[in-house]
Amino acid sequence: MTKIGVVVGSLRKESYARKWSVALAELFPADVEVEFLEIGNLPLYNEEYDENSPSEYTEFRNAVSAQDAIIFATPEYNRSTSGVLKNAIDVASRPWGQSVWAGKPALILGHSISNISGANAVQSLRPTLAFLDMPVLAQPEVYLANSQNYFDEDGKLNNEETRGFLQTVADAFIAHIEKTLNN
Ligand SMILES: Cc1cc2nc3c(=O)[nH]c(=O)nc-3n(C[C@H](O)[C@H](O)[C@H](O)COP(=O)(O)O)c2cc1C
Repeated sequence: MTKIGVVVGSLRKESYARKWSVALAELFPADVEVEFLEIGNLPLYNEEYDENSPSEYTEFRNAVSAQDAIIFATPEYNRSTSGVLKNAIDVASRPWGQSVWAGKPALILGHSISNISGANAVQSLRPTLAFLDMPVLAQPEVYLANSQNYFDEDGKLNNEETRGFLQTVADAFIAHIEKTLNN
């Protein structure tokens, strides 16, 4: 059983980042367990909390620690990733020397409701994940443009060509996880 944790960088109930993640999660093989790691309850990171961390921090760090691999699904906010996602990354990266991200293969899914497609958000995350020692899937890159056009009223993906692309992404990520963890 391979465990993949999904961190969604939007707290919106109707978030497209979440909808894209759900559509992708459905395409993994049966021996993959996908868990959404919620970040909306995490207090803003404060280094003083390293001494005596809030229970939300501990629970989130433990939840990340239990995963074999991580998907970061990010919207684009002002040509970068969202603050809530960066906060969650910072929380689980500390205390210094105890980051729970290290070594976990990662996938960055970027999206936006414009033609920009979250590309800047994805690029903003790359140096952070490199520093945190997370091998990020290089290809295919996942830039999803005009997200508002891809879901029906029930939140289901409405485009088979795009589902085919997401299947390619799912297959490549599984191969990336196996290669990374078996080396
Ligand atoms: C603070 C803020 C900044 C944004 N900046 C960008 C941006 O730089 N580029 C872009 O394409 N969309 C931008 N948007 C629009 C988002 O793509 C859109 O709100 C999207 O639906 C957010 O993702 P979500 O559906 O997962 O919540 C921004 C939205 C917000 C709220």
